[in-house]
Amino acid sequence: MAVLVTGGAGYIGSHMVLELLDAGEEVVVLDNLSTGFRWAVPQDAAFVAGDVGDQALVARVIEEHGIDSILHFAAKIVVPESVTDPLGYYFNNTVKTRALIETAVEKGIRNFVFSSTAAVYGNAEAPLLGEDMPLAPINPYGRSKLMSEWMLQDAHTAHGLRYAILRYFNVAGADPKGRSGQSTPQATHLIKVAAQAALGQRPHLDVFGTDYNTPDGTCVRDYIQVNDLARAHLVALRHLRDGGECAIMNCGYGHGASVLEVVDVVKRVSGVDFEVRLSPRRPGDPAQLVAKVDRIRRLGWQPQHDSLEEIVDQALRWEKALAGRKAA
Ligand SMILES: NC(=O)c1ccc[n+]([C@@H]2O[C@H](COP(=O)([O-])OP(=O)(O)OC[C@H]3O[C@@H](n4cnc5c(N)ncnc54)[C@H](O)[C@@H]3O)[C@@H](O)[C@H]2O)c1
Ligand SMILES: O=c1ccn([C@@H]2O[C@H](COP(=O)(O)OP(=O)(O)O[C@H]3O[C@H](CO)[C@H](O)[C@H](O)[C@H]3O)[C@@H](O)[C@H]2O)c(=O)[nH]1
Repeated sequence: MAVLVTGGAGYIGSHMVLELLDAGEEVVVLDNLSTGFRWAVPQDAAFVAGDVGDQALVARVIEEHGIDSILHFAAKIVVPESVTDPLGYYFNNTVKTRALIETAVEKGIRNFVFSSTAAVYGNAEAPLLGEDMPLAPINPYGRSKLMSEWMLQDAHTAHGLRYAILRYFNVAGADPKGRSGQSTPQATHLIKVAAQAALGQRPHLDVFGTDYNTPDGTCVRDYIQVNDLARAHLVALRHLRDGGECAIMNCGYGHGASVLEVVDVVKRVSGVDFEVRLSPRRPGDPAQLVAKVDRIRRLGWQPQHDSLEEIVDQALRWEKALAGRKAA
């Protein structure tokens, strides 16, 4: 039995591949390299360059490799880009996911684990977000993912395809062994941007909004370390393989940090007092997103890297490694 990881050349997918290989699984990566990197896929995984919407290709890969489960990471992920190019997002994230689900059903795939996002909750105001809260995404990215969630649930009802939907909160950090990290050149994620500022790769860091209804006025997020997130998928996959029920599960730590707290940790861990500018709000940012995480914990998942200091240290190390790679 082999596992197909779509988007396995990307940030989270490449960490998933490492976790699967470490667990002794046979892994096949399918990625069109639109934002991923061929070098991010470990040698021990088979690599197929191609698109998840290419049904003939996916069917062939499933047959040739004896795939029993699909972990579907491939997507476009930039929220502001989804606002200016909604149809591109619905095509890549929703239409192609529909094609992938159809192929999975036709080929008798047993388990399907899907990368969803806290963006499906929109501007929910509760201190902790539970999976059963009303869903009201406020941008095309979130909607493209929510539609995929619905398709999976309907495909389960109609065709028996078994799914686990994981809603990630803010993913950060890098493999502690230095094998992978967040490599996207123009990434907008706070911890990556702050690490780049600390290393002198950016002139300063903007704090987007200081007048939110939060303890220090800046936005609060639940940062989850990327290997911990990958292990949550492993736990979900084993649950499905063992005959467990289909599930929708948040992935976070259940506590948040504000933008200013993150900046403080990056300054402390790097030892660099980089310039910080207090700037206006960035459109579309909810004040606070913190996960309720009892569901994934009930399956036996336990975080191993629940420390902002550790996550920041990993991000800094990875930025240095990337800079070395570029200079070489
Ligand atoms: N990074 C986060 O904080 C975050 C938060 C919530 C959810 N997610 C979800 O996690 C998943 C992975 O995100 P990431 O941060 O690793 O992004 P990423 O851009 O690094 O990885 C996405 C990968 O998918 C590939 N891809 C995209 N469209 C494809 C297609 N049609 N066919 C084949 N390959 C395709 C890209 O080349 C890339 O390697 C996405 O589904 C994203 O929506 C990410
Ligand atoms: O240079 C920066 C970058 C970010 N921020 C702030 O830091 C917080 C976190 O921002 P990120 O861009 O790191 O992450 P988001 O919370 O916007 O979004 C992330 O989580 C979402 C779900 O919560 C989606 O899944 C999305 O894909 C993923 O990038 C926000 O308040 C943002 O305004 C800054 O102040 N300065």
